[in-house]
Amino acid sequence: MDYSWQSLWNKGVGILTSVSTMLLQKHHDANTDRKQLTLRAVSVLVGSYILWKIVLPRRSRRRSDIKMVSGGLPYLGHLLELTRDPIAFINRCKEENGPAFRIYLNGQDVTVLTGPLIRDMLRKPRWFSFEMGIQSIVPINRALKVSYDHKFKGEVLSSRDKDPIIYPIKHNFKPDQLGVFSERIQIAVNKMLNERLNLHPGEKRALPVWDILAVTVSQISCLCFCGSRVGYNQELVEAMANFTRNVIRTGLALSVLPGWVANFVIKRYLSVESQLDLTMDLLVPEMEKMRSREINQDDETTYLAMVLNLPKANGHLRTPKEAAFHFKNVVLASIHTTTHFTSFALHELACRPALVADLRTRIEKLDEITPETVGDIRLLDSLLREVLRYDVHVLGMNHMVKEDVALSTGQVIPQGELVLGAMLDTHTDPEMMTETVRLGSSTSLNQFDAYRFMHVDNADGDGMRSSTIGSEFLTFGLFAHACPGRYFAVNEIKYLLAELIMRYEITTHSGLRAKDFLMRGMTRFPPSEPLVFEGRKSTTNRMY
Ligand code: HEM
Repeated sequence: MDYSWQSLWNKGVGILTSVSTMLLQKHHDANTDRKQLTLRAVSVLVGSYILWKIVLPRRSRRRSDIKMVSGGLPYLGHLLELTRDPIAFINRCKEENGPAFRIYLNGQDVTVLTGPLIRDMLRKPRWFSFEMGIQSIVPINRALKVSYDHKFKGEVLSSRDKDPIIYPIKHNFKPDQLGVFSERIQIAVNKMLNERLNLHPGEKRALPVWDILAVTVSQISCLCFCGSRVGYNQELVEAMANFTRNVIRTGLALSVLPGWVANFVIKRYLSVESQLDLTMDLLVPEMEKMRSREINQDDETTYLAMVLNLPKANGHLRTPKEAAFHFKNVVLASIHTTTHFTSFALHELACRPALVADLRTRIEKLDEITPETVGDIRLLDSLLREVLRYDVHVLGMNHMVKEDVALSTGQVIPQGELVLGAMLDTHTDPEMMTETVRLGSSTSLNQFDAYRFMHVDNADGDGMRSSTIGSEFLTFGLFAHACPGRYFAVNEIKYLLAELIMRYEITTHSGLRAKDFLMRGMTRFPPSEPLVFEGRKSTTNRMY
């Protein structure tokens, strides 16, 4: 899942821009006074409605034991203080109100939990729903419904059903099962880099890294989840690279526009119908052939085969159409998140030439570069764990309280409250990160140290790998809701980084770490500043 859907401000501006562009175009096209007048009236109404939705303060009327933090401005609330220095602000809140407090952001009250209380929340899925938290910020399910219900509704799962998204990933993507994807990951990465970033030695190109990474991660996902018969389809790869962003845009429109306008705007301009059509057109025939045994499912391990063969609670198998429709959820869970952290990793590397040189020396010692061999490079794993620790959202893990819930502090949070976890604070607080501090890095937790997890001694080394979840490492979630795809994620990210390190010199224009984009003081995005790629002499360019 992605946690980047939180800015009311950006929400408003983005949607206002799309809608006003559309209405202006219509104004321009309207050829009678009457049409012009009607359109002006519609523009005023829609504009007023959006402003009302964005600006009208929505103070919670629910009674909560958790105290509101002092200070803040009208409407903006604590936003400026949070944005200015998130760590100092969270510390002030903790000093004033203890480990749980409420803040006011852009017209909305939210409860923030810190330290062990985040663990409390994640341990209690009966009371805290991640799904409802996300949907309350961006109604993704509604966005999918408005886009596609008229064509296909998808199945309604019963509480006794094994989850067709989580179950197959959880049971088939464990560390010792990932070998079946190794060749496809290599092919995908090399294909995309050869085709899209083929630089001669010394040739330079500056580019924002998101697009090339998203399409490469998407190529990996399409090949591994759907198989080689459809996974090379470039229309599918491009569509899935951008799918999460498009669904978020649609969801944001739904959350700020009045129902009828949203439906109209989405159907005409923001629908993800064509992307869903594409997946169904490609995947359903493939799965029909799997079902009729025209294709031997044993030839290649795919998510498609896993979901097709997973029986429902009533013992029946899903139809190919039902099964194919779940693929979009795996895409939503995997491609954006993986791209997000790979981008951060590249930005951390781009301003640290000595670290890159050290990694390159270790990679050059390998007989061949594969996900398995680079997976064993301790420094690469330490770097990735540090990226996932340090480049984390300031506030994230949005959960909605399903029914009144008591924290271990005795405070009760009322039903319907949106709760956020202070992720960055936890990952940088020496009192929370005792095991990590014990590793002995001389670099404080507030700074980035790619070598931090190199100091783990072998006996409990596995306890601090980039895929090992725990109270000191929350990025992949915890307990029942821990990310089932995390082993696959770190596997593909490390291989992709190794290839990039060997093929290119990657630097920033200034030599310094580019600045992240912090949305609403809470959500961190990798910098949009382009990185400079320069082709290297001894590359591992292999043609496929
Ligand atoms: C760096 C990359 C990734 C990060 C940081 C990440 C993080 C997370 C987190 C925090 C959750 C838990 C959400 C909750 O509380 O329920 C989650 C769920 C999930 N992740 Fe990941 N994930 C990543 C990559 C992947 C990949 C590559 C896959 C697939 C192979 C994947 C599959 C899933 C699935 C299926 C779920 C459950 C989603 C649902 O409830 O519908 N993730 N992920």
